[in-house]
Parts: sequence; C-alpha cells; structure tokens
Amino acid sequence: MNDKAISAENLTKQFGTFTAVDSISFDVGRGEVFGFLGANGAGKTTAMRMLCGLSRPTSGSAMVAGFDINRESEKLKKNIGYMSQKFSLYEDLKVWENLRLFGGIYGMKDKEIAQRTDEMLGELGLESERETLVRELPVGWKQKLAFTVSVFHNPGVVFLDEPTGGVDPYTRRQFWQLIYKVADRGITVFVTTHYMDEAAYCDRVSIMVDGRIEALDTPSRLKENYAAGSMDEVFRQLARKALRSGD
Ligand SMILES: Nc1ncnc2c1ncn2[C@@H]1O[C@H](COP(=O)(O)OP(=O)(O)OP(=O)(O)O)[C@@H](O)[C@H]1O
Repeated sequence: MNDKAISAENLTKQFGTFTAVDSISFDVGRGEVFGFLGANGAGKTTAMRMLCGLSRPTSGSAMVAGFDINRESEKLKKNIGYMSQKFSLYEDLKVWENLRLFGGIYGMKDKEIAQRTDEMLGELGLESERETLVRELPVGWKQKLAFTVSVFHNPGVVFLDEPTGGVDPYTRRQFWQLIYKVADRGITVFVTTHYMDEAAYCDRVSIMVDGRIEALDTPSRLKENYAAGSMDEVFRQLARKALRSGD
C-alpha cells in the first residue's frame, strides 16, 4: 500500500483571471500531522476544498486517501473527514443523536454506530453529556464533538479548518491531545491554524504565501533555516513577502 495519504501535483485554482492557488505540489505521509499555514487570503481554504473533492482544480491533480480528486470525488468524500470552522453540528439534536446522524450519513451500521458512540464519548469524557442538546454545550466541547464527528467513520485523512478558533490555550492543548490520538490510530491529520504554538505541534508544516507554498519542513528545520527562535518568527518572515491581503 502507498504510504502517502496526500500527494498533490501542480494543483491550481483560478477564479477568472485571479490565481488563488498557484501550482502547489506536496506529499503528506500516512498518520502524519500536517500543518497548513498561511496569512488570510493565502489560498488555504481554496486548496483544502480541492483536496476534499468539493471544488474542481483548474489544473493539476492530487491523490487523497487513495482517490483521485478529479475522477473519484464522490468516493473521496466518503473516505475523508472534514471539520469546518463553523462545525457542522446540529444544535437542536442531542450529543448522541448527532453521532448517530453522521454515522448514518457515512453508511455505518446501527450496531457499529452504537459501539463507536460509547467508545468515543468515553474517550472524550463526554459520557455525562450524552443526552445534552448540542446548543447547550460550551464551545470547547462543541469543538471536540465536531472533531469526533469528523473521524467517527474512521477516515483515512481528516481535514481540520482552524479547528481551535476562539478557545483558551488550555482547551486548545486538550484538543491537540485528541489530534495525536487519532494520528496514532493511523489517521492522517491535515490542519490549518492561525496559532503558531499549534504549528509547532505538527510533524511538518507548509507555509503558503500568495497562493504558493513558500516553505515546507519540520518546525525545527524551518526555525533553523530561517534562523528564527519560534514558528511565529518564521511565519512573520515569510508573510512579510505577501502582496495579497485577506478580506
Ligand atoms: N469563489 C471565489 N471567487 C473569487 N475569489 C475567491 C473565491 N474564493 C476565494 N477567493 C479568493 O482567493 C484567495 C484565497 O482565499 P482563501 O479563502 O483560499 O484563503 P485562506 O488562506 O483560506 O484565507 P483565510 O485564512 O482568511 O480563510 C482570496 O483572495 C479570496 O478572496
């Protein structure tokens, strides 16, 4: 079996004459925690949407979890997980009802859903909230639940779009423990973040500037190459070059 979970070649997306993602190529290994960084408007969401089969590239190709994003986008969508910034939870359903719903959407059998619900709620320490309506949960718990939903069907790759926005550093660290747990199970984690302390938790990090990948390496090698004391400094050195500004 191929040990690459993601392999992108010259992936490009144009909106009219504007090139949002400009011929990016990179590989992500199986079970790797891969940080996808860039300033606002750099092209991260556009690239991630192509890798999830949600948007067609203008040119270029990619294999994700064993599927071709151009030719097998439907199969691809079933075999990946995705957690958006707005978490796709149903606020008016209970915690366990959300898990059952998403398990069903991914074609899991009732028995498997019931088993996995017990297992996941136990792992999260959310057992006592099984019957709670999602809208009553604090934001940090919603994030954990949204993450659980995204890996509930055991996908090959999970895409997390700024999963920890708006919560305190302690809750963010707890969230990262969950990320490591799923990576240990062999799920590849592709994560975008604006928090540079989180970039340092990734196995490797890529930094996008104006639609291109300007740097890609382990956090320690990036710091070495840019003679920087922190990932924040690496990021600032690269982001300074950006011509584009976010909206
Ligand atoms: N549908 C679209 N039509 C035209 N331009 C778009 C479209 N989607 C994105 N863009 C532009 O492409 C560029 C990249 O946007 P994208 O959302 O991918 O950036 P990002 O790195 O994810 O930023 P952020 O961190 O703010 O989410 C931006 O200049 C944006 O305005």
